[in-house]
Amino acid sequence: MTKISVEIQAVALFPVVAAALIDDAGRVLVQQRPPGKQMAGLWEFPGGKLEPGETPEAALVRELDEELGIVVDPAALRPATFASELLGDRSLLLLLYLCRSWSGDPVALDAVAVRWVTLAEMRTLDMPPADAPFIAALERMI
Ligand SMILES: Nc1nc2c([nH]c(=O)n2[C@H]2C[C@H](O)[C@@H](COP(=O)(O)OP(=O)(O)OP(=O)(O)O)O2)c(=O)[nH]1
Repeated sequence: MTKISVEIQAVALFPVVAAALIDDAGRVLVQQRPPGKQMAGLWEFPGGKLEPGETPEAALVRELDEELGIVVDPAALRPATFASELLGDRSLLLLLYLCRSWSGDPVALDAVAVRWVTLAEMRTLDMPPADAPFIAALERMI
């Protein structure tokens, strides 16, 4: 009988929530990560880390307010897909939500810039590796 041994490496789970804000033309908002941060210059979906005790939806509502100055009803957040990626000794679990309604005009409060892009345009942007499968998923959902 063949014995299979599996090495289990301890990692810290690192949950992050992000939103694909979709406008009436079907474009999606992306923002550019600021200098000095990990993955500086890359385009990403707005969002961020969960704070202790927060639900994913509450964290995303807070991040969208802090980063873009918009108000989102948690009921407007639709779970879309997720990505799982090892970042050093951390296990990034990136949860993507769709959001089609909010109050206010998104502005770059934290990022270098924000842009509304078609999914074809998104394919040409430099994005974090974990985000790559999100574009195909959005093509099926938008
Ligand atoms: N917001 C967001 N983060 C992403 C995406 N793709 C991706 O790999 N990430 C990663 C980058 C970061 O490691 C993490 C998000 O954390 P964050 O933006 O709150 O944290 P940070 O380290 O940039 O900033 P800080 O809060 O420590 O100041 O998730 C994405 O599309 N949107």
